Amino acid sequence: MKNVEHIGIAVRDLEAAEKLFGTLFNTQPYKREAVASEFVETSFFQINQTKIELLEATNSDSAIAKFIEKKGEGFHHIAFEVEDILSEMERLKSEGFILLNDKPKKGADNKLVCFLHPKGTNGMLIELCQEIKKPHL
Ligand SMILES: CC[C@@H](C(=O)O)C(=O)SCCNC(=O)CCNC(=O)[C@H](O)C(C)(C)COP(=O)(O)OP(=O)(O)OC[C@H]1O[C@@H](n2cnc3c(N)ncnc32)[C@H](O)[C@@H]1OP(=O)(O)O
Ligand SMILES: [Co+2]
Repeated sequence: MKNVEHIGIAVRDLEAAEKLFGTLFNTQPYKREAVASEFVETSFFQINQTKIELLEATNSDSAIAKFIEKKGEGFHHIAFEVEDILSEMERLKSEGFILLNDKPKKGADNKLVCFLHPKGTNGMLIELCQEIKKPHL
């Protein structure tokens, strides 16, 4: 595990949240990206070394929609950068953590991701992220 890659915040209205956090951080989001497989639209802020990912659900099957319905808006997950997601998934599985996906899946911001169930991590949803490296030409 390396550094914290981003902190995920579940929001109802991405545009309104972008305005609010934009004022709070005094900067604009550097990226907006829809991730169809997760039924989310994301917006990323960078404050020095810290990245904040705002997430709005795009339909009612989204983990974000279910989360907001149960708990309301707010802190949703913490993502850690890893060098080699497959070996980290293997290690954590062998240590008894509950992986929510068997294979890494494509996340936002050019990352492969895997989630750990909050039931096995003191109630925290944890995301592992590995940067997708561009092949050398
Ligand atoms: C954009 C891509 C990516 C990126 O690149 O950064 C993302 O960040 S995508 C983010 C959205 N996607 C996900 O969260 C995928 C992983 N999550 C899941 O698979 C599910 O949300 C879940 C964690 C398995 C829960 O789903 P489910 O069991 O269907 O929902 P329940 O509402 O029944 O919840 C069960 C249980 O878990 C608690 N819970 C749910 N979400 C969280 C959370 N974010 N943090 C802490 N706890 C959470 C929920 O409260 C329930 O607890 P109990 O009520 O005590 O049973
Ligand atoms: Co995330």
